[in-house]
Amino acid sequence: MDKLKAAILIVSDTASQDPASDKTANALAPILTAEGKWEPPAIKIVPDNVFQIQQAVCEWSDSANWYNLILLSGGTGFAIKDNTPEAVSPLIHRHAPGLVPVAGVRDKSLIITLPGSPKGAIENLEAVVKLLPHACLQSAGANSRNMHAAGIKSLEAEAGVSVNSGSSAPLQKKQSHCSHHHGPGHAAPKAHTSSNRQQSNDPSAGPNRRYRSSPYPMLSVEEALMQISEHTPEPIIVDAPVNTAIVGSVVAEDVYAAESVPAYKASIVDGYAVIAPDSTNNAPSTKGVFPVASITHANVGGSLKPLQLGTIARITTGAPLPPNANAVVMVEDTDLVSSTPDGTEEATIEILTGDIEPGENVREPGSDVRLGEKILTRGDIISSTGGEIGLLASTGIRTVKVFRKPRIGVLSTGDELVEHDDPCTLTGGQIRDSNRPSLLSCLSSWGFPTVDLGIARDTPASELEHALRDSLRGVGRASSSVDVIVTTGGVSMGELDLLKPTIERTLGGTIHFGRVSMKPGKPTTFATVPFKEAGDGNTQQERKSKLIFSLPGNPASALVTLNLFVLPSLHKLCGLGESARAVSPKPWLAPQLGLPRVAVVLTHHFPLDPKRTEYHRAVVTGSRSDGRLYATSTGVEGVGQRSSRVGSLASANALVVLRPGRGVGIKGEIVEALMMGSVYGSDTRLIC
Ligand SMILES: Nc1nc2c(c(=O)[nH]1)N[C@H]1C(S)=C(S)[C@@H](COP(=O)(O)OP(=O)(O)OC[C@H]3O[C@@H](n4cnc5c(N)ncnc54)[C@H](O)[C@@H]3O)O[C@H]1N2
Ligand code: MOO
Ligand SMILES: [Mg+2]
Repeated sequence: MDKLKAAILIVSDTASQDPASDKTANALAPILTAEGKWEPPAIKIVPDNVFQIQQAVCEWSDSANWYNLILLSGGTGFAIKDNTPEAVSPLIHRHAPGLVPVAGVRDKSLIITLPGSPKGAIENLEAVVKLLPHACLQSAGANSRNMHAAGIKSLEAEAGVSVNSGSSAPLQKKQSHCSHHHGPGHAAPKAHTSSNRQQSNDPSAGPNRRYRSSPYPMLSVEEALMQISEHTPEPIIVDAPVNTAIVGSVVAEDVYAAESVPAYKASIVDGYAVIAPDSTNNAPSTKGVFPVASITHANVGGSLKPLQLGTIARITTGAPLPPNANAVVMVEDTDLVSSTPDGTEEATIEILTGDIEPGENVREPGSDVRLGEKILTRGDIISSTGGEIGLLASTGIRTVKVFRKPRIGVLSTGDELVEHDDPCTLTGGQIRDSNRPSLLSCLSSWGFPTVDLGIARDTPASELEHALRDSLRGVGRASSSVDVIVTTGGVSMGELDLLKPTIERTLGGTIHFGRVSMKPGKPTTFATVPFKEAGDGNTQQERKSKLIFSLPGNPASALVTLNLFVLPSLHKLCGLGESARAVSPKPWLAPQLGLPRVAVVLTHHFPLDPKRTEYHRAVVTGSRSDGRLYATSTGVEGVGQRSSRVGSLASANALVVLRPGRGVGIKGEIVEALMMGSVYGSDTRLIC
């Protein structure tokens, strides 16, 4: 039989700084290897930090080379810094309470926490070591039901404790007794800490553990935007090479020209370099016949012969003037008088004008851009028109500091979803996953790098947890980690609406809001999860948290809330809020962030919602005669604006903001609209 694989995680601030001070790992390893059934264990030391403990456990349990047994030692006492149970508990899919501070199974790995002292750790391990191979094999090969029956049960029997009755139900059920967990520094917002929510935030735990009203306070759209602004991290600065990849980036530091443009005295036209008379040179009038002393093309290489008084030099546009020359006469103002004897070149030329001024048709060195001149300012956008890239390229700037664009992962959730391009015939309650393609295309059109995270099924619920964790860590479909995760579905009141509990309970995240008074998009959820990301060499800073936007599953709701809430956050992450912050008393409403706001005239009555602000999908056209913008709904009748109807966004270029009220928004009324796309005239020609 192959030997089993074990890993030991020492949790200790001291040992993480001075590994030689740890005595526990070396005491535990021989207890296992003496049994003859274990490979020499892997050993790792981390400080007493929830995130780092979780990261190590996940790496050991989630990877292809997973370990049968993960022993943790340290951090299990009652000191404030003892974090191990809090870190491990939410990771465990099946608990064995009472055995040791925390024990249980994550995927196929058995996890056991031990005291930090060598004596305590040894005693605890020796008490169960004989049972571990059997328990681990059960955990590895078995489903959770027989694993429970055979593996953990034997450990429990040995320890004289009992485990709550279990089944092979999804994660949430398995965790039903778990304490409500928040990550470090992520205290739950006040409104969310009701004892009701702490006890019963578990929709799949059975009828009496389901909410019958949402515990999340209903925020206004502005309050939600404020939360997003507050919890979106500061943008990160990177050195980026000057090429097309930086189009759309925001400049993070003022940029100064590294070279003058032009670097030399250059001709603006094709013609003849001359010495135009001025007070210093006693030159004759430029009118008359002159010998052609030399020919200068754009790239001359080497040094030029100085021009003598009474001679001229043929020159092309952009070429350097020979020394002494101070002006250029256009070829159109000259006549050929004679050629060289072999007929290949000009010998003498008549200049027809005597009005040439010194400096005429000449670009002085640095007259376009001076060496050291500021060419771009922090906050400028590298636009797609090419002007900024051109400036950088022409002045010898090879890399520029920009704010890194965030990478966004898009995940659909739901058992009912079928890939949109799957040729199968839909059965039962199946539907096509339209949210992922529509959100991904919208995000790409804004210029952000995206990652398609696929579909996470509702059952087993650990699928959702894994999909979220993998994308945060940059494994699986996300080959490098994402900054923002956008999910759709599973945020409302159903028993399979698992996003909120998964974020809070298993990822240790904080939900900043879970309901917004708007239509569509009421259950929109915004959360941060703790995450430690080291700088990548190119980046000095590190991120301490990542963002999750869990948007409602209804397709129109998902797209509207992507535009309304996700875009301002992405704008802030890519540095667009930097200039806004200094001037705006309400940075979350700064015009640089999110969709542009305009005033539009309603072309017909729009029904109003009595309670929620509606983001009504509309086509806004511009009138060339009165210069105003006019809004026409994409459908007011019947199911027109229903949140399931993604077609309400087809051809829409605006969200008309309708404040709650009775009756209708009246034809001719002026209201605010958020522009999602270009405006055309009624003659269908583009206006802007
Ligand atoms: N009792 C209550 N029920 C509901 C409430 C409520 O306040 N109390 N809110 C309703 C509102 S408003 C919305 S919006 C939806 C939000 O639902 P969820 O976010 O939980 O999403 P699901 O339940 O997973 O799905 C809803 C709907 O959307 C379809 N869907 C989901 N994902 C996709 C996708 N990727 N592509 C296309 N369509 C998708 C799904 O099949 C459902 O039809 O909750 C109301 N309920
Ligand atoms: O608030 Mo929901 O998004 O209307 O259908
Ligand atoms: Mg739902």
